Amino acid sequence: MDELESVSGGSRTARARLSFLTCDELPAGEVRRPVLASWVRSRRWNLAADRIDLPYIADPDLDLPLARSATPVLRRLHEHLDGQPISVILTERNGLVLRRLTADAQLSRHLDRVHLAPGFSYSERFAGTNGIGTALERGAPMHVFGHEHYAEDLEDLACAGVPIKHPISGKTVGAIDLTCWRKDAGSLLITLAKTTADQIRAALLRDSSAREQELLQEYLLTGRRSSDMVLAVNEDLLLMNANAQQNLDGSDQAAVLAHAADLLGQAGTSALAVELPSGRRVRITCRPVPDGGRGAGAVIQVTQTPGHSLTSVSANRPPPRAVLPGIVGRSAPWLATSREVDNAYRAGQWVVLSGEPGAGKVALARAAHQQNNPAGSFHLFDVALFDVAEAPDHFADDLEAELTDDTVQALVIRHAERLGPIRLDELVGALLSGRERRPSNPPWVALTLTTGGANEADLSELLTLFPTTIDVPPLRHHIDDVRELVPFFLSQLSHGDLSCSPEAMHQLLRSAWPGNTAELHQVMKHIVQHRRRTGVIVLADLPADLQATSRRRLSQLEALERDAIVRSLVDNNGNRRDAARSLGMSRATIYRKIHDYGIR
Ligand SMILES: Nc1ncnc2c1ncn2[C@@H]1O[C@H](COP(=O)(O)OP(=O)(O)OP(=O)(O)O)[C@@H](O)[C@H]1O
Repeated sequence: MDELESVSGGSRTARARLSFLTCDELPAGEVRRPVLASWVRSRRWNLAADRIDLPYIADPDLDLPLARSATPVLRRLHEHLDGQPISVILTERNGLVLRRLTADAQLSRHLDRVHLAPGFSYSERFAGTNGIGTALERGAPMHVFGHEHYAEDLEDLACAGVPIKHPISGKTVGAIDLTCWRKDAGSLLITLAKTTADQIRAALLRDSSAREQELLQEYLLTGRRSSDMVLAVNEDLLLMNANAQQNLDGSDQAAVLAHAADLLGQAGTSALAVELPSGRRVRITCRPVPDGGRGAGAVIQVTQTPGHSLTSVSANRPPPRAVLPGIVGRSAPWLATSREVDNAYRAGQWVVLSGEPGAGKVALARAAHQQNNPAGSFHLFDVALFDVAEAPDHFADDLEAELTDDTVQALVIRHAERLGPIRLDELVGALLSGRERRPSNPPWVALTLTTGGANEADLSELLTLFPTTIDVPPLRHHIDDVRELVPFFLSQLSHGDLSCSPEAMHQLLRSAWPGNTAELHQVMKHIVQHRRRTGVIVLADLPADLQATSRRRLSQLEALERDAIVRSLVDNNGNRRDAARSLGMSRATIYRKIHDYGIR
């Protein structure tokens, strides 16, 4: 596509958008790939394409370190723009607009009309393809011009968004966006947005270093005075001396941090005797480090106490912690899967993540990357973007470009089961040549396969390149995690005070969730969009089909058994006697279980 078309988001893009929305066609070659991928995501989230319809999320918190450090940078830029119709916008990492500076009254009124204003979220999940949300979703700078926007209401605008990463933790803390009229847009917009993001990062570093210095001083002093295990933490940092690194494994570290968080709720230095998950008995002393306003963090000292009584402390043992950031669920099967994915990432081992639709395959891969290489770049290559594409076809070129790009540290190839034989050959070729061309710095590659969605093509050659396959369990096999997923999704979606009543939760725990966690997410989203953003979700708020679920709730074990029976029946062409035999069950038992589980 030529530069002019890309910059204007013009008539060819408008036609491509229309055919995407009306005929379900993926106009590869007509539209830039990141835009097309974002359109597909926007459609998957059931967003309206004909209008922008955003909820007011919350009053922006301008006391956040990001807002405080960025404000002088934004003001300077605003002054330099000298009345030009360009709006300078700062958002939180979830797309919530914190500040908007616009000198031009007409542009300002238009932005109010499309809710691009403080308190509204321009996350892709609410607003569809746009400079802010799509940049945050991809973790990379993104300009979106004119008809490239998913929502028609945004077609007169052009925006260039850049995620802002914290200079110390490497985590994305927000985004900067420049928005102007589409007719005024040029490729310099993104350059200016990138420079502004760099200036905000420098300001964050300047402002945070004073706090970090305080914390570091206190940590070093404590380490010098004692031979204990010493840790220092704040929201961006975790420091640990060699003693702590050698003696506290992952779950002990998590337990120490959880106890320290509790202790920090008390004024001044406080201490607690506990038994850690490894069985080690210790005394944890937690000392807040002051630094003017918000505090610089806390220094934690962990002392071994062999003689300490166990009785008072066992009750304090914290529940197991999630293994990966942003991944919710502490049931044994889910933790085990999270650990496997994390280990494969650490070992640089290419993996296949296999499971039912929406089970969380990509989410696990993304979280493992986030945990081990937060500053590195993570790419998602969705095969679904190509399999119905007419022409021209960039599949092999695009894939090879991803695999040979030195800056890509992790690549997930999604929905590999949809590939036909020719595409499979191309994929194997691209993987082999990518590995050859980056021998010292190969990317971590994960392939997701949706069970039940396999085509006729033979995957065996492809699978020889992936030594490990990890089965991601369906949600009904770790159904207890619904208790945590529901509040997690509600806080993500509503940003308000929305909770779930015990009756509604009970009902959610009884569903079989054939669409897995993705389906649960959709249900929560539907509820949030159709009711007030505060209060309690009751039974009547649930979609009708969920209210009607009348079967009793199955335990994890029962869910596994039911699935094994279904699989065996399918393998034996519905013959109950053969199915019972291959499961080692009597015929009477299988008849009874088919009836009890309601298998048809
Ligand atoms: N344990 C979890 N904690 C938090 N969010 C989760 C978890 N599991 C899944 N999700 C969320 O659920 C949705 C679906 O997950 P994801 O896209 O990873 O599924 P998938 O198995 O890759 O789906 P598919 O194969 O159909 O493409 C995403 O929004 C993801 O962030």
